[in-house]
Amino acid sequence: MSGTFQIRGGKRLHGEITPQGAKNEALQILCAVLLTDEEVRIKNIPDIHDVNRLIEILGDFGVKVTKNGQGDFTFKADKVNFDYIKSDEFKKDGAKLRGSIMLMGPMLARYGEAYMPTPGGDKIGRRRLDTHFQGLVELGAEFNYDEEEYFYSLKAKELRGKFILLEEASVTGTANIVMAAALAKGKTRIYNAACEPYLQQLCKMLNRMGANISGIGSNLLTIEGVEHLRGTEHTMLPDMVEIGSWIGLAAMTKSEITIKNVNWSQLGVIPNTFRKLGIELEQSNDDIFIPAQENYRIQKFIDGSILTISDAPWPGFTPDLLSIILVVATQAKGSLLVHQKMFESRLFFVDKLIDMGAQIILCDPHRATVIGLNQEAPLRGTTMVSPDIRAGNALLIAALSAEGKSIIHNIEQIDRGYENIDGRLKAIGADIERI
Ligand SMILES: CC(=O)N[C@H]1[C@@H](OP(=O)(O)OP(=O)(O)OC[C@H]2O[C@@H](n3ccc(=O)[nH]c3=O)[C@H](O)[C@@H]2O)O[C@H](CO)[C@@H](O)[C@@H]1O
Ligand SMILES: C=C(OP(=O)(O)O)C(=O)O
Repeated sequence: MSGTFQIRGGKRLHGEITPQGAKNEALQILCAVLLTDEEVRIKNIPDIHDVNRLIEILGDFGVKVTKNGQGDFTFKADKVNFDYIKSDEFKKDGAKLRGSIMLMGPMLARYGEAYMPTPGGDKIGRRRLDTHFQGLVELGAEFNYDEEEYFYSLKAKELRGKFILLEEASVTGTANIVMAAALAKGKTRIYNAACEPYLQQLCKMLNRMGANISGIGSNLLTIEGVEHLRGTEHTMLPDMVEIGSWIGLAAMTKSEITIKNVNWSQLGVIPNTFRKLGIELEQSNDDIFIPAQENYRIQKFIDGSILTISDAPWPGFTPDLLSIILVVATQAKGSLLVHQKMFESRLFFVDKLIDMGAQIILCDPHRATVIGLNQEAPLRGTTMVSPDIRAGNALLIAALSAEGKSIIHNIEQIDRGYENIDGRLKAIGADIERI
């Protein structure tokens, strides 16, 4: 299903918005249900395309899936069907999202074999999988890649723990290796591990299932393998990318918005990064309150030079929020250099913002300079196509702040990651229709 949003911008919004459960946590946690034959109950699962596709894949693989209520499912992987995993159907299904790659570690650990088509996800530059396979091969797996079918396979009679130094702190790569190591023989140490909150959540869940993982939250994870994992219950954190997006939305539309139950302690540098753009935000219990602001001024570095905001592995700033930072800077007072270090093709959406009247120079595929308009010349509504999930939401925020009507096509890209986004925006006063 694709579709189109029609937005009439320039309206101030007001009210409370509650972030959905985290998409990228859900993708890890759902893959982990394969590690046990017992029931795993998961709550606060966002109702979004990528996550629903992964749940369907689990069902087709033979996992018993029971819906207990909104966002609340029980999974039981006591019998699975490898015919599906080797089928053409799975080659299509698995290729539709990025998160499916994390089925490989659990499949390998539990059944000694794993298969996967080249996964999908955002087309935001090269997205290599070397780190995943490096780790799984070091644990003892035999790796094969069928270049004609774009199909990966791994086989292992047994996995044996060892010291693994990752060549990069890959988020989904670390998740894959941790899940495999949890059922390997002996001790695995993963150095240069990714350590973002969603991975911490995964490790904590695995420990509740009987795994023995220490170093959680650091870049050195130690995993003492166990023979068997049990069932458990798990609740997803709120989605930090959504939280950042709503901060940006409030600033761009000069709106007073409260973001509910954000789990502030897990937001890392996100709140302060938005503050560097001059956006006021306050912690109120576990909510974020953003007052209506007529203007916001971008800070400079101490030496007076232009502020740079760049991405980095956690606890650095997540690359998934840089497009929001960029769009918000277009209406700030001052200038900003956005440096997207991780991905090569995530900044090209700036041409749409330039069409809308934003002052941006795309320096190269990784860097864009934004000269803020200080809310003196509003962006103009236009027709655009959502290129990827986060740029799509950034364009949506631009359209909500812009004068006049905007049309955004290909909103499937937005629905991939944001639950009922039009309904929730309408509830705080946005003029948005799905047409
Ligand atoms: C389903 C899911 O969870 N997707 C997220 C996950 O993707 P994913 O796990 O695919 O991303 P990785 O962490 O593997 O890497 C992201 C990119 O950064 C590069 N890289 C990574 C680590 C490093 O130290 N140096 C470096 O240059 C990689 O080569 C790659 O181009 O993490 C990304 C980075 O936070 C997020 O953008 C994605 O939304
Ligand atoms: C890039 C993202 O998603 P995926 O890794 O699923 O493509 C994202 O969530 O911003």
